[in-house]
Amino acid sequence: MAAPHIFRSSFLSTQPLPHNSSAVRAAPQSPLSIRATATSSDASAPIKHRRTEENIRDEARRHTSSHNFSAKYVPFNAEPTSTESYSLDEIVYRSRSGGLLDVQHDMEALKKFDGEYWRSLFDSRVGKTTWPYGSGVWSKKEWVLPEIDSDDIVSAFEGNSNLFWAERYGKQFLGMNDLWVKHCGISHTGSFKDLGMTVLVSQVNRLRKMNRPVVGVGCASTGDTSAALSAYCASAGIPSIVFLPANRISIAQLVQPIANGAFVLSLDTDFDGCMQLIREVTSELPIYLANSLNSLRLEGQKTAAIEILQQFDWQVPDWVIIPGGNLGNIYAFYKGFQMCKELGLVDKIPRLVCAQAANANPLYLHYKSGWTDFKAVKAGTTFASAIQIGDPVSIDRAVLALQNSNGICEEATEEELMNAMAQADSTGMFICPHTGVALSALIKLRNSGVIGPTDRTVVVSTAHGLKFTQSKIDYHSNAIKDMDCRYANPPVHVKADFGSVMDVLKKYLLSKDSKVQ
Ligand SMILES: Cc1ncc(COP(=O)(O)O)c(C=O)c1O
Ligand SMILES: N[C@@H](CCOP(=O)(O)O)C(=O)O
Repeated sequence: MAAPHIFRSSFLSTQPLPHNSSAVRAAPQSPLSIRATATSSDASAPIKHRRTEENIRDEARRHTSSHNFSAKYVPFNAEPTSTESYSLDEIVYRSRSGGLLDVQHDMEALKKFDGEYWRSLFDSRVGKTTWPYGSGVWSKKEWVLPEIDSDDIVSAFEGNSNLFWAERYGKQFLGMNDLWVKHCGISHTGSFKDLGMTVLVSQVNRLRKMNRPVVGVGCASTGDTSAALSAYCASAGIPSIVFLPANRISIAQLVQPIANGAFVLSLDTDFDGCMQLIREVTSELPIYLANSLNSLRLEGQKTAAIEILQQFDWQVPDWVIIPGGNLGNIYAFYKGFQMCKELGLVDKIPRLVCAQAANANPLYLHYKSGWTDFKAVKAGTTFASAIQIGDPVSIDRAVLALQNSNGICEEATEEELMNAMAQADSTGMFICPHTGVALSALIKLRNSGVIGPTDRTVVVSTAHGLKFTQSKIDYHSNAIKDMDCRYANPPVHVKADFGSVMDVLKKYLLSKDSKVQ
């Protein structure tokens, strides 16, 4: 079985080869042409990627190799003259001056390989079960955590999420023909948080193996970060601790950390209160902080942006619309797009839109004020409960992302976001209220002509609708005070006899098709 071995060593190795070497000139073959080579002696024989006695981790162990890629923490948006930096193996969340940190990659080392090289490498890893590249995050390992041993990685093969062409929704409600929804919520724990959590928990796994003082991992959460943290920690056998604002998250979200064995604290405060507490606690106890204040998370989340480009065959969309709360994700998307531009995979980046609930809109207010002094707000109740955040930790990151992408911030009222969600669902989706916020922003920007009918636009769907069924039940029961639930579709209660059922059905069919008698 020599051929599959060649396939592995040239395409699945962690070590990219210089782009002027003959080995790399062969690399851009498609996976299909590789398959043909691998099976040329017996077309019907299954391709064997690993020895019978080994699992995918064992197989990855045989292929570890050295390379020159590295990354470190630096102060976020530091002066070019700054020399402050920290190893990723240090436990540090803030710069010396108390500011945010950022993970900085050795771009010179990455630039030794051209854009075509990286595109081919990433493309060659999609749709495989090779450890760890079967993950949409780890298929970009060199750009994420280049130095981690594949053996330390904790992954559920997250990412590679559906980029859905919203044909009917776009046409019917917006007169658009190139509208897409990136379903980041169709994922292991039902939200985009998996993308960042695989990175953070993998690094924790590495730190614990190095005997660093990490007894558990903790977060404050509006429901999705806690679900992802608990699942990845459970998978690696690491204790997780989650701080939840009592009665402010959905039942489906609450049950996730409970089921995964996390230590769950339900606190009589809001998310911002929980965030403050977890920051204080993690500075006193050997609990590693898993919120996006920790810039490791964003390294995983940025891969969703790279994935969008990849799914469009490396064509750049005009707009990407993202719901924002603690504001790490908008920066993660910016960073992913920007890296692709800087490393020559694409020649521009899309315009970014951050969408907030009007009841929790500190970034929107800051944007509207022309980026004058930022003021945190007291976040009000919103059906988009996962973004009910008034004092976002990543405010500076979000401002930079919008300013550098010619971006826009929009807001959505409760009625707007719920109606947008119902309209989208009526065309076959089943989205969460946060995606409803993003769609409301799109509706406003289409109505004002900022987004054109043929602009290629991607709306990022951040969580699975099944986590937020109560909001849909309330809407479709017309049970929301002061809300015109215009697209409510309540069930019809009918007597259980043939005549009654026939009467109701005929009436229904008549309303749909005049040919029915
Ligand atoms: C479902 C969902 N959508 C959007 C967001 C906003 O992401 P970010 O906090 O990175 O702005 C969150 C979390 O905050 C979320 O859980
Ligand atoms: N929506 C988030 C809020 C916390 O965001 P994080 O990205 O900083 O962890 C959640 O689900 O908890």
